[in-house]
Amino acid sequence: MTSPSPADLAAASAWEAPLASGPLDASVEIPGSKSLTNRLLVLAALADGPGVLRGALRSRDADLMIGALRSLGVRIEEGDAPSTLHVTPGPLTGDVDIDCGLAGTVMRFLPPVAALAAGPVRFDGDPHARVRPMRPVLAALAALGVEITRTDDAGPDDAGRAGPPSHLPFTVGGRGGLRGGQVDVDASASSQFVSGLLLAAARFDEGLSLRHIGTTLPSVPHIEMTVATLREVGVVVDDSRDGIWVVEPGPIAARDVRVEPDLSNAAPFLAAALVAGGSVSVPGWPTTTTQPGALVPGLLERMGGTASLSDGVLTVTGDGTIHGIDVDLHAAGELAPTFAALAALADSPSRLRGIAHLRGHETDRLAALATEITRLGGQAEETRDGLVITPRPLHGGLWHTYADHRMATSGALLALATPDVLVEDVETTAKTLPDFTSLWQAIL
Ligand SMILES: O=C(O)C1=C[C@@H](OP(=O)(O)O)[C@@H](O)[C@H](O)C1
Ligand SMILES: C=C(OP(=O)(O)O)C(=O)O
Repeated sequence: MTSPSPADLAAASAWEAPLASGPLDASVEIPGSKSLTNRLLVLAALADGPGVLRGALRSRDADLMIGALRSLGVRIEEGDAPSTLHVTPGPLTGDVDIDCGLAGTVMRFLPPVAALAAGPVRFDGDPHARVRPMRPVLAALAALGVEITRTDDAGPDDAGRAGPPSHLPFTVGGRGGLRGGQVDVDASASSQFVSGLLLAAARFDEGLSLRHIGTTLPSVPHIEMTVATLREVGVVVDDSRDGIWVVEPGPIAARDVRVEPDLSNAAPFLAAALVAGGSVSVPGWPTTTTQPGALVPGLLERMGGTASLSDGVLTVTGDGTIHGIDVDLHAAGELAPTFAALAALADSPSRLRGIAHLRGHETDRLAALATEITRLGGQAEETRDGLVITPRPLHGGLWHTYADHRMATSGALLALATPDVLVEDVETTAKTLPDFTSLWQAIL
Protein backbone atom coordinates (compact mmCIF):
# COMPACT_ATOMS: atom_id res chain seq x y z
CA MET A 1 0.00 0.00 0.00
CA THR A 2 1.40 3.43 -0.89
CA SER A 3 1.29 6.07 1.83
CA PRO A 4 -0.82 9.18 1.12
CA SER A 5 1.00 12.21 -0.30
CA PRO A 6 1.07 15.52 1.65
CA ALA A 7 -1.47 16.85 -0.92
CA ASP A 8 -3.82 13.91 -0.22
CA LEU A 9 -3.49 14.51 3.51
CA ALA A 10 -4.19 18.24 3.15
CA ALA A 11 -7.29 17.49 1.05
CA ALA A 12 -8.50 14.82 3.48
CA SER A 13 -8.44 17.22 6.44
CA ALA A 14 -9.68 20.25 4.47
CA TRP A 15 -13.04 21.92 5.06
CA GLU A 16 -15.75 21.26 2.46
CA ALA A 17 -16.75 24.87 2.02
CA PRO A 18 -20.52 25.13 1.45
CA LEU A 19 -22.15 26.10 -1.83
CA ALA A 20 -24.97 28.65 -1.51
CA SER A 21 -28.29 26.92 -2.14
CA GLY A 22 -30.24 30.13 -2.77
CA PRO A 23 -30.49 33.81 -1.87
CA LEU A 24 -29.48 34.68 1.69
CA ASP A 25 -31.56 36.30 4.39
CA ALA A 26 -29.20 36.43 7.32
CA SER A 27 -27.97 38.49 10.23
CA VAL A 28 -24.56 37.83 11.73
CA GLU A 29 -23.05 39.20 14.93
CA ILE A 30 -19.38 39.91 14.33
CA PRO A 31 -17.09 39.82 17.40
CA GLY A 32 -14.89 42.75 18.46
CA SER A 33 -12.27 44.41 16.28
CA LYS A 34 -8.80 42.90 16.44
CA SER A 35 -7.15 46.26 15.84
CA LEU A 36 -9.18 48.05 18.53
CA THR A 37 -8.94 45.21 21.06
CA ASN A 38 -5.16 45.00 20.83
CA ARG A 39 -4.67 48.78 20.96
CA LEU A 40 -7.03 49.12 23.93
CA LEU A 41 -5.26 46.27 25.74
CA VAL A 42 -1.88 47.97 25.32
CA LEU A 43 -3.24 51.32 26.49
CA ALA A 44 -5.02 49.70 29.46
CA ALA A 45 -1.76 47.95 30.39
CA LEU A 46 0.09 51.30 30.40
CA ALA A 47 -2.72 53.23 32.12
CA ASP A 48 -2.76 54.97 35.49
CA GLY A 49 -5.30 52.58 37.04
CA PRO A 50 -7.53 49.55 36.39
CA GLY A 51 -9.71 49.58 33.28
CA VAL A 52 -12.29 47.42 31.50
CA LEU A 53 -12.77 46.34 27.87
CA ARG A 54 -16.25 45.13 26.90
CA GLY A 55 -17.00 43.27 23.67
CA ALA A 56 -13.29 42.57 23.26
CA LEU A 57 -12.24 40.08 20.61
CA ARG A 58 -11.19 36.67 21.92
CA SER A 59 -9.16 35.05 19.18
CA ARG A 60 -5.60 33.88 18.75
CA ASP A 61 -4.25 37.42 18.10
CA ALA A 62 -6.09 38.91 21.08
CA ASP A 63 -5.13 36.03 23.34
CA LEU A 64 -1.48 36.35 22.32
CA MET A 65 -1.65 40.02 23.30
CA ILE A 66 -3.30 39.12 26.62
CA GLY A 67 -0.68 36.43 27.29
CA ALA A 68 2.19 38.75 26.45
CA LEU A 69 0.92 41.56 28.69
CA ARG A 70 0.30 39.11 31.53
CA SER A 71 3.87 37.85 31.26
CA LEU A 72 5.03 41.48 31.50
CA GLY A 73 3.22 41.75 34.85
CA VAL A 74 -0.18 43.16 33.83
CA ARG A 75 -3.22 41.53 35.50
CA ILE A 76 -5.95 40.68 32.96
CA GLU A 77 -9.03 38.85 34.17
CA GLU A 78 -12.30 37.86 32.49
CA GLY A 79 -15.47 39.44 33.86
CA ASP A 80 -19.04 38.27 33.30
CA ALA A 81 -18.13 37.08 29.76
CA PRO A 82 -14.88 36.12 28.03
CA SER A 83 -15.22 39.35 26.01
CA THR A 84 -15.18 41.45 29.21
CA LEU A 85 -11.62 42.00 30.31
CA HIS A 86 -10.52 43.71 33.53
CA VAL A 87 -7.00 45.07 33.14
CA THR A 88 -4.88 46.09 36.13
CA PRO A 89 -1.54 47.62 35.21
CA GLY A 90 1.54 46.95 37.32
CA PRO A 91 5.29 47.49 37.10
CA LEU A 92 6.45 45.94 33.81
CA THR A 93 8.70 42.99 34.56
CA GLY A 94 11.57 41.82 32.39
CA ASP A 95 13.28 38.51 31.75
CA VAL A 96 10.23 37.17 29.93
CA ASP A 97 9.43 35.48 26.62
CA ILE A 98 6.73 36.78 24.29
CA ASP A 99 5.09 34.57 21.69
CA CYS A 100 3.82 36.79 18.88
CA GLY A 101 2.25 33.92 16.94
CA LEU A 102 1.57 35.53 13.56
CA ALA A 103 0.08 38.71 15.03
CA GLY A 104 1.45 41.90 13.49
CA THR A 105 -0.11 43.88 16.32
CA VAL A 106 1.79 41.87 18.94
CA MET A 107 5.16 41.84 17.18
CA ARG A 108 5.01 45.59 16.28
CA PHE A 109 3.11 47.07 19.28
CA LEU A 110 4.99 45.35 22.11
CA PRO A 111 8.70 46.05 21.49
CA PRO A 112 8.21 49.73 22.53
CA VAL A 113 6.35 48.51 25.65
CA ALA A 114 9.15 46.03 26.33
CA ALA A 115 11.63 48.92 26.34
CA LEU A 116 9.81 50.11 29.51
CA ALA A 117 10.17 46.71 31.24
CA ALA A 118 12.75 46.06 33.94
CA GLY A 119 14.88 43.57 32.01
CA PRO A 120 15.23 41.72 28.71
CA VAL A 121 12.13 40.71 26.76
CA ARG A 122 12.58 37.95 24.20
CA PHE A 123 10.26 37.94 21.16
CA ASP A 124 9.56 35.07 18.77
CA GLY A 125 6.62 33.76 16.74
CA ASP A 126 5.35 31.29 14.16
CA PRO A 127 7.55 30.25 11.21
CA HIS A 128 5.49 32.57 8.95
CA ALA A 129 6.03 35.42 11.45
CA ARG A 130 9.79 35.09 11.13
CA VAL A 131 9.68 36.61 7.64
CA ARG A 132 7.41 39.58 8.42
CA PRO A 133 9.23 42.94 8.34
CA MET A 134 10.36 44.27 11.75
CA ARG A 135 13.45 46.36 11.16
CA PRO A 136 11.95 49.89 11.06
CA VAL A 137 10.41 49.67 14.54
CA LEU A 138 13.51 48.01 16.00
CA ALA A 139 15.81 50.54 14.31
CA ALA A 140 13.71 53.36 15.79
CA LEU A 141 13.99 51.88 19.28
CA ALA A 142 17.75 51.42 18.80
CA ALA A 143 18.03 55.06 17.71
CA LEU A 144 16.24 55.99 20.95
CA GLY A 145 18.91 54.10 22.94
CA VAL A 146 17.28 50.68 23.40
CA GLU A 147 19.51 47.64 23.05
CA ILE A 148 18.06 45.21 20.50
CA THR A 149 19.79 41.90 19.93
CA ARG A 150 19.23 39.10 17.52
CA THR A 151 18.51 35.80 19.23
CA ASP A 152 19.53 33.54 16.38
CA ASP A 153 21.85 33.67 13.40
CA ALA A 154 21.31 36.50 10.95
CA GLY A 155 18.71 35.67 8.28
CA PRO A 156 19.41 36.33 4.59
CA ASP A 157 18.27 39.97 4.86
CA ASP A 158 20.69 40.66 7.71
CA ALA A 159 23.79 38.78 6.59
CA GLY A 160 26.74 41.16 6.74
CA ARG A 161 24.55 44.03 7.90
CA ALA A 162 25.04 45.93 11.13
CA GLY A 163 22.26 47.15 13.37
CA PRO A 164 18.98 45.68 14.54
CA PRO A 165 17.53 42.55 12.95
CA SER A 166 14.97 42.62 10.16
CA HIS A 167 12.82 39.85 11.61
CA LEU A 168 11.86 37.84 14.66
CA PRO A 169 13.35 36.46 16.87
CA PHE A 170 15.04 39.26 18.87
CA THR A 171 15.46 40.56 22.39
CA VAL A 172 14.57 44.05 23.60
CA GLY A 173 16.78 45.17 26.47
CA GLY A 174 14.22 46.80 28.76
CA ARG A 175 15.71 49.30 31.21
CA GLY A 176 12.58 50.30 33.12
CA GLY A 177 12.07 53.47 31.08
CA LEU A 178 12.97 55.37 27.95
CA ARG A 179 13.92 58.99 27.37
CA GLY A 180 12.15 59.25 24.00
CA GLY A 181 12.70 62.26 21.71
CA GLN A 182 12.84 62.42 17.93
CA VAL A 183 12.99 59.49 15.57
CA ASP A 184 12.68 58.76 11.85
CA VAL A 185 10.84 55.63 10.71
CA ASP A 186 10.32 54.20 7.25
CA ALA A 187 6.79 52.83 7.59
CA SER A 188 6.23 52.07 3.90
CA ALA A 189 6.09 48.32 4.67
CA SER A 190 3.59 48.61 7.54
CA SER A 191 1.65 51.29 9.37
CA GLN A 192 2.08 49.18 12.50
CA PHE A 193 5.64 50.52 12.94
CA VAL A 194 4.15 53.97 13.54
CA SER A 195 1.21 52.74 15.65
CA GLY A 196 3.45 50.65 17.93
CA LEU A 197 5.77 53.54 18.74
CA LEU A 198 2.92 56.02 19.25
CA LEU A 199 0.96 53.71 21.59
CA ALA A 200 3.76 53.59 24.19
CA ALA A 201 5.14 57.08 23.57
CA ALA A 202 3.26 58.96 26.31
CA ARG A 203 5.16 56.80 28.79
CA PHE A 204 8.56 57.92 27.43
CA ASP A 205 10.14 60.68 29.61
CA GLU A 206 10.11 63.20 26.75
CA GLY A 207 7.31 61.67 24.67
CA LEU A 208 8.03 61.15 21.00
CA SER A 209 8.27 63.06 17.76
CA LEU A 210 8.05 60.52 14.94
CA ARG A 211 8.68 61.33 11.29
CA HIS A 212 7.80 58.88 8.49
CA ILE A 213 10.60 58.96 5.92
CA GLY A 214 9.31 56.40 3.37
CA THR A 215 7.77 57.14 0.00
CA THR A 216 4.39 55.57 0.73
CA LEU A 217 2.37 55.00 3.88
CA PRO A 218 -0.14 52.14 3.93
CA SER A 219 -3.19 51.74 6.17
CA VAL A 220 -3.48 55.39 7.21
CA PRO A 221 -6.89 54.70 8.87
CA HIS A 222 -5.10 52.35 11.26
CA ILE A 223 -2.72 55.18 12.25
CA GLU A 224 -5.74 57.45 12.69
CA MET A 225 -7.24 54.73 14.90
CA THR A 226 -4.08 54.81 17.03
CA VAL A 227 -4.23 58.59 17.35
CA ALA A 228 -7.97 58.48 18.17
CA THR A 229 -7.56 55.80 20.86
CA LEU A 230 -4.65 57.77 22.38
CA ARG A 231 -6.72 60.96 22.51
CA GLU A 232 -9.60 59.07 24.13
CA VAL A 233 -7.30 58.22 27.06
CA GLY A 234 -6.15 61.81 27.44
CA VAL A 235 -2.88 61.63 25.55
CA VAL A 236 -1.98 64.78 23.60
CA VAL A 237 -1.06 63.97 19.99
CA ASP A 238 -0.24 66.50 17.28
CA ASP A 239 -0.78 65.01 13.82
CA SER A 240 -1.29 68.32 12.04
CA ARG A 241 1.76 67.89 9.77
CA ASP A 242 1.75 65.19 7.08
CA GLY A 243 3.89 62.23 8.08
CA ILE A 244 4.79 63.62 11.53
CA TRP A 245 3.25 62.65 14.87
CA VAL A 246 4.17 64.27 18.17
CA VAL A 247 3.05 62.54 21.39
CA GLU A 248 3.37 64.51 24.62
CA PRO A 249 4.56 62.64 27.71
CA GLY A 250 1.85 62.15 30.31
CA PRO A 251 -0.49 59.74 32.03
CA ILE A 252 -2.72 57.33 30.12
CA ALA A 253 -6.21 57.39 31.64
CA ALA A 254 -7.84 54.12 32.68
CA ARG A 255 -11.25 53.61 31.04
CA ASP A 256 -14.27 51.36 30.74
CA VAL A 257 -14.71 50.95 26.98
CA ARG A 258 -16.83 48.99 24.50
CA VAL A 259 -15.06 47.57 21.44
CA GLU A 260 -16.71 47.94 18.00
CA PRO A 261 -17.33 44.80 15.91
CA ASP A 262 -14.54 43.94 13.49
CA LEU A 263 -15.67 45.51 10.21
CA SER A 264 -12.92 43.80 8.21
CA ASN A 265 -14.12 40.44 9.50
CA ALA A 266 -17.65 41.48 8.48
CA ALA A 267 -16.47 41.96 4.87
CA PRO A 268 -16.69 38.34 3.61
CA PHE A 269 -20.13 37.91 5.22
CA LEU A 270 -21.49 41.06 3.59
CA ALA A 271 -19.82 40.14 0.30
CA ALA A 272 -21.66 36.80 0.43
CA ALA A 273 -24.88 38.71 -0.36
CA LEU A 274 -23.42 39.68 -3.75
CA VAL A 275 -22.30 36.14 -4.51
CA ALA A 276 -25.45 34.28 -3.45
CA GLY A 277 -27.97 37.11 -3.82
CA GLY A 278 -30.27 38.14 -0.98
CA SER A 279 -29.32 40.10 2.13
CA VAL A 280 -26.82 39.91 4.95
CA SER A 281 -27.04 42.22 7.96
CA VAL A 282 -24.45 43.06 10.60
CA PRO A 283 -25.78 44.68 13.81
CA GLY A 284 -23.65 47.05 15.88
CA TRP A 285 -22.24 48.84 12.80
CA PRO A 286 -20.73 52.10 14.10
CA THR A 287 -21.91 55.43 12.64
CA THR A 288 -18.38 56.78 12.82
CA THR A 289 -15.25 54.67 13.03
CA THR A 290 -11.56 54.66 12.22
CA GLN A 291 -11.74 51.03 11.06
CA PRO A 292 -10.87 50.65 7.36
CA GLY A 293 -13.77 48.21 7.11
CA ALA A 294 -15.97 51.31 6.94
CA LEU A 295 -15.14 51.25 3.21
CA VAL A 296 -16.81 47.86 2.73
CA PRO A 297 -20.43 49.01 2.05
CA GLY A 298 -19.34 51.58 -0.55
CA LEU A 299 -17.06 49.11 -2.31
CA LEU A 300 -19.80 46.47 -2.39
CA GLU A 301 -22.15 49.07 -3.90
CA ARG A 302 -19.58 49.78 -6.61
CA MET A 303 -19.55 46.05 -7.39
CA GLY A 304 -23.33 45.85 -7.78
CA GLY A 305 -24.84 45.53 -4.30
CA THR A 306 -26.89 47.97 -2.29
CA ALA A 307 -26.07 48.91 1.29
CA SER A 308 -28.12 50.63 3.96
CA LEU A 309 -27.53 51.53 7.59
CA SER A 310 -30.54 51.71 9.86
CA ASP A 311 -30.57 51.70 13.67
CA GLY A 312 -26.97 50.51 13.73
CA VAL A 313 -27.69 47.56 11.42
CA LEU A 314 -25.78 47.48 8.14
CA THR A 315 -27.54 45.49 5.42
CA VAL A 316 -26.04 44.56 2.07
CA THR A 317 -28.30 43.18 -0.64
CA GLY A 318 -27.28 41.59 -3.91
CA ASP A 319 -28.99 39.96 -6.87
CA GLY A 320 -26.14 37.65 -7.86
CA THR A 321 -24.53 40.13 -10.24
CA ILE A 322 -21.02 41.29 -9.41
CA HIS A 323 -19.23 43.95 -11.41
CA GLY A 324 -15.47 44.23 -11.67
CA ILE A 325 -13.77 47.11 -9.87
CA ASP A 326 -10.63 49.23 -10.24
CA VAL A 327 -9.68 50.23 -6.72
CA ASP A 328 -6.74 51.51 -4.72
CA LEU A 329 -6.76 49.61 -1.41
CA HIS A 330 -3.63 51.25 0.02
CA ALA A 331 -5.63 52.50 3.00
CA ALA A 332 -7.37 49.19 3.62
CA GLY A 333 -5.09 46.39 2.47
CA GLU A 334 -6.63 43.87 4.86
CA LEU A 335 -9.82 44.01 2.74
CA ALA A 336 -7.98 42.94 -0.43
CA PRO A 337 -8.40 39.14 -0.07
CA THR A 338 -12.21 39.50 0.17
CA PHE A 339 -12.36 41.81 -2.86
CA ALA A 340 -10.00 39.61 -4.87
CA ALA A 341 -12.35 36.67 -4.34
CA LEU A 342 -15.36 38.76 -5.40
CA ALA A 343 -13.43 39.97 -8.43
CA ALA A 344 -12.83 36.38 -9.54
CA LEU A 345 -16.63 35.92 -9.64
CA ALA A 346 -17.44 39.22 -11.36
CA ASP A 347 -18.76 39.93 -14.86
CA SER A 348 -15.78 42.08 -15.88
CA PRO A 349 -12.07 42.38 -15.00
CA SER A 350 -10.82 44.06 -11.82
CA ARG A 351 -7.65 45.79 -10.78
CA LEU A 352 -6.63 46.03 -7.10
CA ARG A 353 -3.89 48.65 -6.65
CA GLY A 354 -1.71 50.18 -3.92
CA ILE A 355 -1.20 46.96 -1.99
CA ALA A 356 2.44 45.97 -2.56
CA HIS A 357 2.84 45.86 1.23
CA LEU A 358 0.55 42.80 1.33
CA ARG A 359 3.66 40.81 0.40
CA GLY A 360 4.68 41.23 4.08
CA HIS A 361 1.34 40.24 5.61
CA GLU A 362 0.52 36.80 7.11
CA THR A 363 1.84 35.42 3.82
CA ASP A 364 2.71 37.07 0.51
CA ARG A 365 -0.98 37.69 -0.16
CA LEU A 366 -0.53 38.83 -3.76
CA ALA A 367 1.26 35.60 -4.68
CA ALA A 368 -1.14 33.49 -2.62
CA LEU A 369 -4.28 35.00 -4.17
CA ALA A 370 -2.90 34.81 -7.73
CA THR A 371 -1.83 31.18 -7.24
CA GLU A 372 -5.04 29.97 -5.64
CA ILE A 373 -7.46 31.79 -7.98
CA THR A 374 -5.49 30.36 -10.92
CA ARG A 375 -5.56 26.88 -9.36
CA LEU A 376 -9.39 26.96 -9.46
CA GLY A 377 -9.39 27.92 -13.15
CA GLY A 378 -9.50 31.70 -12.74
CA GLN A 379 -7.09 34.27 -14.08
CA ALA A 380 -5.21 36.47 -11.64
CA GLU A 381 -1.88 38.15 -12.19
CA GLU A 382 0.38 40.02 -9.83
CA THR A 383 1.37 43.54 -10.77
CA ARG A 384 4.04 45.67 -9.09
CA ASP A 385 1.55 46.88 -6.51
CA GLY A 386 -1.48 44.65 -6.74
CA LEU A 387 -3.53 42.20 -8.77
CA VAL A 388 -5.35 42.11 -12.09
CA ILE A 389 -8.18 39.59 -12.01
CA THR A 390 -10.06 38.47 -15.12
CA PRO A 391 -13.12 36.35 -14.34
CA ARG A 392 -13.24 32.86 -15.81
CA PRO A 393 -15.50 29.91 -14.96
CA LEU A 394 -14.10 28.33 -11.80
CA HIS A 395 -13.95 24.68 -10.82
CA GLY A 396 -13.55 22.90 -7.51
CA GLY A 397 -10.23 22.04 -5.93
CA LEU A 398 -8.08 22.51 -2.85
CA TRP A 399 -7.72 26.17 -1.82
CA HIS A 400 -4.47 26.62 0.10
CA THR A 401 -4.43 29.14 2.94
CA TYR A 402 -0.74 29.67 3.85
CA ALA A 403 -1.55 30.20 7.57
CA ASP A 404 -3.56 33.27 6.51
CA HIS A 405 -7.02 33.74 8.03
CA ARG A 406 -8.14 36.02 5.21
CA MET A 407 -7.08 33.47 2.56
CA ALA A 408 -9.39 31.00 4.32
CA THR A 409 -12.38 33.35 4.35
CA SER A 410 -11.76 34.28 0.69
CA GLY A 411 -11.82 30.58 -0.23
CA ALA A 412 -15.18 30.26 1.54
CA LEU A 413 -16.55 33.20 -0.46
CA LEU A 414 -15.50 31.69 -3.82
CA ALA A 415 -16.94 28.35 -2.75
CA LEU A 416 -20.43 29.84 -2.38
CA ALA A 417 -20.60 29.88 -6.19
CA THR A 418 -18.13 27.08 -7.02
CA PRO A 419 -18.93 23.44 -6.24
CA ASP A 420 -16.37 21.20 -4.53
CA VAL A 421 -13.96 23.77 -3.10
CA LEU A 422 -11.98 22.42 -0.15
CA VAL A 423 -10.38 25.03 2.12
CA GLU A 424 -7.13 23.80 3.62
CA ASP A 425 -6.47 24.59 7.31
CA VAL A 426 -9.65 26.59 7.84
CA GLU A 427 -8.71 26.62 11.55
CA THR A 428 -6.31 29.43 10.67
CA THR A 429 -9.37 31.74 10.88
CA ALA A 430 -8.90 31.48 14.68
CA LYS A 431 -6.34 34.30 14.28
CA THR A 432 -9.21 36.78 14.37
CA LEU A 433 -12.49 34.81 14.20
CA PRO A 434 -12.46 31.40 15.94
CA ASP A 435 -16.12 30.68 15.11
CA PHE A 436 -15.79 31.41 11.42
CA THR A 437 -17.13 28.11 10.02
CA SER A 438 -20.22 28.05 12.24
CA LEU A 439 -20.99 31.72 11.61
CA TRP A 440 -20.56 31.09 7.87
CA GLN A 441 -22.78 28.03 7.87
CA ALA A 442 -25.41 30.00 9.78
CA ILE A 443 -25.83 32.67 7.07
CA LEU A 444 -26.64 30.06 4.39
O1 LIG B 1 -2.66 48.46 13.12
C1 LIG B 1 -3.42 47.54 12.83
O2 LIG B 1 -4.25 47.07 13.65
C2 LIG B 1 -3.35 46.97 11.48
C3 LIG B 1 -2.71 47.66 10.48
C4 LIG B 1 -2.61 47.15 9.10
O3 LIG B 1 -1.30 46.68 8.92
P1 LIG B 1 -0.34 47.10 7.68
O4 LIG B 1 -0.16 48.57 7.72
O5 LIG B 1 0.90 46.32 7.93
O6 LIG B 1 -1.08 46.66 6.44
C5 LIG B 1 -3.61 46.04 8.82
O7 LIG B 1 -3.36 45.44 7.58
C6 LIG B 1 -3.60 45.02 9.93
O8 LIG B 1 -4.51 43.99 9.67
C7 LIG B 1 -3.99 45.66 11.24
C1 LIG C 1 -2.53 42.00 8.08
C2 LIG C 1 -3.29 41.46 9.03
O1 LIG C 1 -2.91 41.13 10.28
P1 LIG C 1 -1.73 41.57 11.26
O2 LIG C 1 -2.37 42.34 12.37
O3 LIG C 1 -1.11 40.30 11.74
O4 LIG C 1 -0.76 42.43 10.46
C3 LIG C 1 -4.70 41.11 8.76
O5 LIG C 1 -5.42 40.76 9.73
O6 LIG C 1 -5.16 41.17 7.61
